[in-house]
Amino acid sequence: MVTEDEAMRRAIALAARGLGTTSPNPVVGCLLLSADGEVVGEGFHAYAGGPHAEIVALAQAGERVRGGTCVVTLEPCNHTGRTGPCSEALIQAGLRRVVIAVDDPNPVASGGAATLRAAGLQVATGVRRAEAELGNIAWLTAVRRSRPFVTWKFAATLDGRSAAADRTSQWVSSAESRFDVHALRGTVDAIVAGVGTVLADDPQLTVRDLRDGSLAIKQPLRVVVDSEGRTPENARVRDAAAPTWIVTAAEAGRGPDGRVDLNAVLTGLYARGVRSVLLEGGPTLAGAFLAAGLVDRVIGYVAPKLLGAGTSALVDAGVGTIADAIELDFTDIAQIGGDLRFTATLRQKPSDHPIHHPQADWKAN
Ligand SMILES: NC(=O)C1=CN([C@@H]2O[C@H](COP(=O)(O)OP(=O)(O)OC[C@H]3O[C@@H](n4cnc5c(N)ncnc54)[C@H](OP(=O)(O)O)[C@@H]3O)[C@@H](O)[C@H]2O)C=CC1
Ligand SMILES: Nc1c(N[C@@H]2O[C@H](COP(=O)(O)O)[C@@H](O)[C@H]2O)[nH]c(=O)[nH]c1=O
Repeated sequence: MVTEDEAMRRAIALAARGLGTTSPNPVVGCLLLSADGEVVGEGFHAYAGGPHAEIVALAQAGERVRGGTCVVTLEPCNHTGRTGPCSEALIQAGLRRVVIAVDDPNPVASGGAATLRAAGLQVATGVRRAEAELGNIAWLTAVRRSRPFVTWKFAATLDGRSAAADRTSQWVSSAESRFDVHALRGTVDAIVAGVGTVLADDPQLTVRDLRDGSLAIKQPLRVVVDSEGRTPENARVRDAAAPTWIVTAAEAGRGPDGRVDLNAVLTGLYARGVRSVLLEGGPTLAGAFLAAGLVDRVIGYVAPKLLGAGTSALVDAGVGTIADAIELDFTDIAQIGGDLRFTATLRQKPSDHPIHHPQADWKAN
């Protein structure tokens, strides 16, 4: 016997297994309980085009779920995409009750709760909502803003330097932190860097096992923001390890400063199904993203080192006076090896009204 609350906690943990492979879909986890509260099925959405969490769980449960309860992290879909509507499948399976954490903000797929209620099922929403929202934060934010969720990641010394005076920067952070970065890369759809970082470091920007250098099966799209097309022909970002998009101003258009229009980059990525972006540099591009209000979350690896000179972690973020400082809230602080890792979210300014283009919303299913 498990309570619905415990079942939701497990469903949220299951959902997280899909992080990095479900875009443009959300991550979703589901538990099915029999009429007497036994777990008879569980599932998560593993990849876009694959079965939804509810369908995986229903296949496991079979007849045992009749009269039982479905506990699911996101409102069951109500539309036919690449797969049929989950709301109908739950009705057909003879469930009595459906417990949902988060309503589906996607106008194309929402309405599942209403369909279930109309068919006579009990529907409860909001169970562990905050926790489930956090688990799906990239997708939810992306759909609400019609652009990918952007995490700026950087490594810096205690005095906020990302490279030394001679421009060496390998490595600021510890080996443990770099392992952690590869795990983080594995959860996103695209990794973005500026041409400055490509010229300075010749990074590969792939997800690797750092013990032997082997590549993960699923690689995020690599994106180089490069106004004039200065990325060398033999740059490692152009190798065959992962797909790459070198975005020039000729292709994406120019922003007010004459460089690549960053809004256009994000809109282009959203149209390609990218919901989560890791911005990995460098300080100039990060400053431009922040100045344009295009960063949602910051993850910093702070190493117990001092340089006293060298490149600042952030250059020119459009702040001239303390009253205009970009404000964040820490959401997590952890020690990784000898480093400190902080996660912080940007505080919304009153002017940050999400622009919503319903026609840009789609769900591949
Ligand atoms: N420790 C860390 O976490 C990291 C450290 N680094 C270090 O940082 C240094 C490189 O820094 P930096 O040169 O700032 O590199 P960036 O990666 O920030 O690249 C900056 C370049 O991006 C291009 N760009 C295109 N569009 C835009 C736009 N809209 N806004 C801003 N820039 C745009 C510009 O070149 P153009 O006009 O030609 O397009 C610009 O010069 C290296 O020493 C590297 O080792 C880098 C990453 C992470
Ligand atoms: N120097 C530095 C980082 N630098 C970032 O990592 C990139 C190298 O990626 P790759 O070639 O795939 O290993 C580099 O260009 C920059 O974006 N990252 C860190 O976690 N810690 C560090 O100390």
